[in-house]
Amino acid sequence: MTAAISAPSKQMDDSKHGLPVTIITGFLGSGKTTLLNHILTNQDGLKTAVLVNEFGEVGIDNDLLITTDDDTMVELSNGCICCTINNDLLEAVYKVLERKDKIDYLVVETTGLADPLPVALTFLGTELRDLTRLDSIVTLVDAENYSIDLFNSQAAHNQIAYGDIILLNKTDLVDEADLDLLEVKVRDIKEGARILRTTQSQVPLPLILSVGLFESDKYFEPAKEEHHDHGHEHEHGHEHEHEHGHSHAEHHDHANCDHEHGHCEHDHEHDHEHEHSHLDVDGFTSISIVRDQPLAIRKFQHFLDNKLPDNVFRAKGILWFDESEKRHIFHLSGKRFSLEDEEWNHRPRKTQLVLIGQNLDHEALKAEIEKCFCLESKGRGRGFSS
Ligand SMILES: Nc1nc2c(ncn2[C@@H]2O[C@H](COP(=O)(O)OP(=O)(O)OP(=O)(O)O)[C@@H](O)[C@H]2O)c(=O)[nH]1
Repeated sequence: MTAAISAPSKQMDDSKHGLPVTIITGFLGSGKTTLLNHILTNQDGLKTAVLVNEFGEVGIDNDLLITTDDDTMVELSNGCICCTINNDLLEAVYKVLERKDKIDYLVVETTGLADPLPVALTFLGTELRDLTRLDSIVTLVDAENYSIDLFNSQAAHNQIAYGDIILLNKTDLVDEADLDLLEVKVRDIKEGARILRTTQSQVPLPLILSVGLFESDKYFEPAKEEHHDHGHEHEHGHEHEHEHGHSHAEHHDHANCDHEHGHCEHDHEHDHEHEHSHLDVDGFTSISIVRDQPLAIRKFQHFLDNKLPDNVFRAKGILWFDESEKRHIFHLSGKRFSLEDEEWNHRPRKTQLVLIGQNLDHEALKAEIEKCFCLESKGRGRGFSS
């Protein structure tokens, strides 16, 4: 996954210089994909490429994105979020830059558990520095579920600390007084933040794109920068001191990373079969399930009502129910879940489910989900094709 990337500078077209980039970050379920869809549906006249960096091995987010324009490029990169420079992301950005048809804007969605800094450094600490222009980091905050203490997550803290624009999203679920309190907490982490309140991540795009807010000098010292040479990313010594004096060195303390080869051993874990993901970030792990088999709707309902432990903080899925002709989009965020339906169209039917939480009992949860599957009853609900 992290093979060395050849510097494609020779074949790089000059017109691709300075591709503007916005990074969308925010904790699990805060509304990043919703914002991405809002951008893709409303950014008229611009060809926008989208990169999605997901936690959990089953990439569901790219299936949940609305691409109105067939040419919109959606790439999934699963780079190890503990690495300083995300090589998968780097590779994906090069692919965007090398495209023949000109891309006007790049939006990168980080995983909900990622510290946005390595993503920013992928643009600022490599050759991409000359080829892209980091415009802004937009941070989504789930106004209903937000609690730094609850998450005990450095990433959640840094998402706010590095956010140029912070969207307090899901304002429909909380009252004004709570929003005011939340705003105070956010300002505690990020003094002078540009804070906007949103529902369904609906924000006027000129407020978040091409705003030129990112102050790279603040996080990245040009004097110490050398062009990124694979395998040496941890030697750059980026001394970004932000308001909270959190030293970048903390991000580098990763026993599992093989720094010499610019390669992280976490990668090997990703190669394992789909249902085993034990990649641990701030105590969060994920369980991913993919099956060419439907769920029995009542069994799944029973699972949600009775067997889903509180420590599952986030779940999302594209669900195939034996009893239904529809493709069901499932979201759980905090204690709230939603199930929407749409057409399968020509997509193959399958069930994809990702659960993310702290201290999950993987075996027990998988066993419970297993019980929800049933054999496809061919005739039911589909009509008979004589
Ligand atoms: N009530 C309400 N629900 C929202 C709002 N914004 C997003 N949601 C819902 O919250 C759930 C999570 O939204 P996503 O956009 O998938 O969140 P995300 O940040 O991409 O989630 P991860 O991929 O887990 O990091 C979905 O069911 C959304 O429909 C909002 O303003 N109000």
